[in-house]
Amino acid sequence: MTMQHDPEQAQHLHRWQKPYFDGKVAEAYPAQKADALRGQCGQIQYAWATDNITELTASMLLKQYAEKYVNVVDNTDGSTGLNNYADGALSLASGHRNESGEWQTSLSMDNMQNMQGVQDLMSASKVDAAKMMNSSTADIPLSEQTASYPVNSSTCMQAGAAWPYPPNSSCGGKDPGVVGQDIGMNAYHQPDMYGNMSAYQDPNGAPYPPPQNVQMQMNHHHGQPVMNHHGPMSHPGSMNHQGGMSHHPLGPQPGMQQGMVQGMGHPGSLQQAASPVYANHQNRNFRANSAPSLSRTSSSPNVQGGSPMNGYPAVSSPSANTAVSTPGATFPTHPPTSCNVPPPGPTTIPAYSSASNAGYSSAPTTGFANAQSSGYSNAPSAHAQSGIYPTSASSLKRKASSMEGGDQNNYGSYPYGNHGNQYGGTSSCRYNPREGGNMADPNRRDCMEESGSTEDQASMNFCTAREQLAINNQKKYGRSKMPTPTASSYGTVKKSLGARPRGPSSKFVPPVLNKEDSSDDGGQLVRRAGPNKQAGMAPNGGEPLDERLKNIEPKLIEMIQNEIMDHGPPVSWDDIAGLEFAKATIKEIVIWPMLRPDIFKGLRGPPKGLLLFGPPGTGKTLIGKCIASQSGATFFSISASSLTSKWVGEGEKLVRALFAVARCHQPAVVFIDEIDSLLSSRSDGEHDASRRIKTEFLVQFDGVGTSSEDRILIIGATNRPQEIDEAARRRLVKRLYIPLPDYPARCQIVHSLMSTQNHSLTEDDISIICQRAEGYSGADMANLCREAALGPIRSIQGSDIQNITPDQVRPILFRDCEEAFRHIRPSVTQKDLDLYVEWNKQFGSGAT
Ligand SMILES: Nc1ncnc2c1ncn2[C@@H]1O[C@H](COP(=O)(O)OP(=O)(O)OP(=O)(O)O)[C@@H](O)[C@H]1O
Repeated sequence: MTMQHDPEQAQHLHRWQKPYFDGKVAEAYPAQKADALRGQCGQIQYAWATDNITELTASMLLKQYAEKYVNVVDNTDGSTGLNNYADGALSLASGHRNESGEWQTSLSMDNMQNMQGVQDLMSASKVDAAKMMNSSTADIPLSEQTASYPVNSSTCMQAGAAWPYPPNSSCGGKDPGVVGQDIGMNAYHQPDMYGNMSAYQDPNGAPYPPPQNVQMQMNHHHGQPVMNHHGPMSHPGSMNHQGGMSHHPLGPQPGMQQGMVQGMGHPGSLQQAASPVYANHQNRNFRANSAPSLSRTSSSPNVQGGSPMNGYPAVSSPSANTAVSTPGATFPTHPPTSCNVPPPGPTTIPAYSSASNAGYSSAPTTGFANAQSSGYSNAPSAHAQSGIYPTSASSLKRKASSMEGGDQNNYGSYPYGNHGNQYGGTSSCRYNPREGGNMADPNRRDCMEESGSTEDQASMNFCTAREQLAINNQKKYGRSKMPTPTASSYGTVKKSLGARPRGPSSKFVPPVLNKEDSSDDGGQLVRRAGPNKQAGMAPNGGEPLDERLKNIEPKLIEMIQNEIMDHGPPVSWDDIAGLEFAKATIKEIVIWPMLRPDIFKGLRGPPKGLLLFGPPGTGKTLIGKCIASQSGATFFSISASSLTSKWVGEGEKLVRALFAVARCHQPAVVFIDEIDSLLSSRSDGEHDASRRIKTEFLVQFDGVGTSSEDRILIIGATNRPQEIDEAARRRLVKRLYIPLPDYPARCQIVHSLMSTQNHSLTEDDISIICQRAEGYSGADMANLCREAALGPIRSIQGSDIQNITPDQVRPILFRDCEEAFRHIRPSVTQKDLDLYVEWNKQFGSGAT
């Protein structure tokens, strides 16, 4: 069979595939996006190499996807790009990125196409393609192929039957009609995300209408052991294709620069390589060797505990009698199959059984969970339900081996994962923020110094620019110059994020604080060694490490410590004038439960959220502070509007960090001023960043109280309650109207403020003033008194001001107050007040 090229067909495929792919990518995490886009680039190259698309089309598509890829990798926005997560980027690109914005990825259109390795790939592909297509076995019609599917579980594995299996086979094929299309197609290493792979089926496994007659071919490089495989066959609907490849789009290229090569592989997915698909194609379509000498061990450095970065296994045995035997070892994860019988003979082809299951399980469990099943259609779940693959001894063994070898590295450093040591933990220079921000451990030698001469060593010793900088700084300044942030707590209780002098050698110290540890350090919290009973503290005085802060960037924790944690003076209930109803309610539903969680549990448990709404300057913040002081809680105060402005791009991370730190400081009160700007109803014009922050907030909010130990109260304050959307309003269970101070409250405020001043106001004067101040807020009253207090100063001649003593300043007189009324006007209109009253009637907790 000869190669057929139909440009129209290619265009058609592309038109169909693109929206699907783009749709999938749009929903993905940055790391997934990067993977997907990179995979897409590889596929385009393959399609080009196999003449399925023209050079022009390939060039156009490559440019498009490479640009998108670069946009993800170079993007410093943590939610849309990888640059904020150097480790994440590195795990993808392993070496061709650092944290410097200047350093561009090597995967650009120009250099990619010019790379020797890529060019080799192209030419080799063509040669091999021709060979394959000339093979006498290459023309097996679909019907024959289908007939050749193994029909029992023992043969499935031997034959390496491609997933999905034929309908009605015991290998799990579910969707009639899928088979012909999907032979080898789904072998690509990322499910779902790679719309290009799953493009031939919808997430439910139903086949999409295939374009006709696209010729697919095996693409193999027996002459190029390093170029194991490339070109996942991604063309939709290739009903007649002769075998798909499950291989990495580009594969490692001797001529490629390191980053390129490594970046192409998913470090975590490498061990699942050599696939039934592979064997399947060998045996059925190409009649190649039936037992390819591909050993899992040799083909997967990960399994051996080698560097996952080097996940491109060399062909362990080129003895395969056709090029097809080149293992597809870089391709990870096929869905598990029920065909779990180990292959005969010496062959240790990793099945997609538990091995791939292990691969998946160590892959991102959150981010990719859905992708697995949708990407691979119904098959994984079918297999999972069958319960066959996980229980077989051989599969367990494979699973164990894959787990111990390097699976832990899989995806480990992606932001959405919460995995242990990335990169196999072998590099002594890697900075992993999640390991406590220990970015410059003196025990770790300078990355540059460590770098060996070989490429492998260089790879292992790679460190980020930030890390190197920290090391250099340490050398330059020594420990003493490193910042030692400290903080006092709100009120008199020492509350701190546990900062202590931090040098390159010290790990970040989480904030969970034992009172015994915090005494007598003059506000400088220095954690002492010794037994520590609090959660998150390592026993025996070792470095405390609170799990809850593991994934939080240290710099964010510092920000929270310095700018959000409120360390002001304590506030008592008497400091708040009036507002008797609000105060009584708060005492009952918040203070008592916080003081006595043992009594206030279950139905009596405190609400998670409290909304204080009302005109500006009526004491909402004051109440928040008072709650914190009176319940002995740590007070975190942040303005929601600053989340979207001041913390641009960091908003949702900050929200996450805030809640994490609050959890470490329980009981805690998180006061969010202007909460309406965070939780306003969705609108078309809503900025993406705001939406993400809002989502993160709601997620975090819902997480509060999931543990019975949680004693975190979220207080939202707003002047515009009507703008809060329904979902948020529902969560803020108690909604208290904080109105303008009434006459007695205004009198109390004036008394309170004037009590510290020299004045001659009588009770009658104050009464007159407060009657006249009808409609003034608490803040207005405070401003009025301030203005009146300036009266005596203004009466002093300018030249005398430098010479007189304080007791020579005359007392504040009634006329000063009268004068003040001319300057200070009420800040709230009656119209505004009507709105609050209306909203209170509708949604307020204290409405009568
Ligand atoms: N009920 C009150 N009792 C005593 N002082 C008050 C009261 N209400 C307001 N004040 C005074 O007004 C100042 C501002 O109050 P606060 O910041 O609590 O208002 P707010 O309702 O949070 O305002 P905003 O909605 O603008 O954030 C306080 O520092 C205090 O001096």
